[in-house]
Amino acid sequence: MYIVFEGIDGAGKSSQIQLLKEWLEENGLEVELLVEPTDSKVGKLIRELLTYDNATTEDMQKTLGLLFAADRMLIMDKLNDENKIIISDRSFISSLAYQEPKDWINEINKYAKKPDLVLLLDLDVATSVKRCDGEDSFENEEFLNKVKENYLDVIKEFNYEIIDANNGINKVSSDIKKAVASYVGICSSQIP
Ligand SMILES: Nc1ncnc2c1ncn2[C@@H]1O[C@H](COP(=O)(O)OP(=O)(O)OP(=O)(O)O)[C@@H](O)[C@H]1O
Ligand SMILES: Cc1cn([C@H]2C[C@H](O)[C@@H](COP(=O)(O)O)O2)c(=O)[nH]c1=O
Repeated sequence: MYIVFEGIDGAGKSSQIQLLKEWLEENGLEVELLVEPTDSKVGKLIRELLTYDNATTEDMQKTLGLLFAADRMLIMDKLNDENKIIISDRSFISSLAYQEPKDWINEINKYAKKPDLVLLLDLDVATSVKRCDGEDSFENEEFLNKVKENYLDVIKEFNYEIIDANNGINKVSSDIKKAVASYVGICSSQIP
């Protein structure tokens, strides 16, 4: 099973992925975590470009779109293990939300695996900006407002759950567990 966490910067993805992993393992399931961008050379180049002032310009966004697509091809083989639950911090759905145009993003990601379940952590943009350190050029209200809008549009094409990420960590975690339980064969009645 391939479960993907999506959301604007600072939505709480990495915190919640850790909590979900622990809970799934306590329930006897094997879990592997992935992160995009990866720690490959391509991923490291992406991380550097994201700090550039021109990261949101049209030309740089096209370059990033191609690099994100190339970087994710490097982890595709890890997604075929049916004995594990693969949880990924982002996927090509991030490219659909952050880069454009949509048709082109879909085309260059046509070999990217479609997730079995997408958890969209939906956070207010103002809170996101407060949580982020502003090191990356994407971490500004105007850009993230558009990304949030794109997410709510593109997510409908997938098997998805929207989680209110404005709540405290424990409430968000419990909402995520309830959303995931039926997919992984865990009874949800004991989740507080
Ligand atoms: N529900 C929450 N309430 C308050 N603070 C939170 C919550 N969830 C996460 N945080 C805090 O917000 C910050 C960002 O969280 P986290 O790194 O988990 O988000 P992320 O979506 O992985 O971020 P990024 O996209 O920037 O990698 C961290 O300091 C974390 O402790
Ligand atoms: C996979 C992917 C990511 N991005 C952006 C989204 C974030 O601003 C950064 C990744 O850093 P984070 O620690 O996960 O916040 O990259 C993107 O624009 N397009 C993508 O495909």
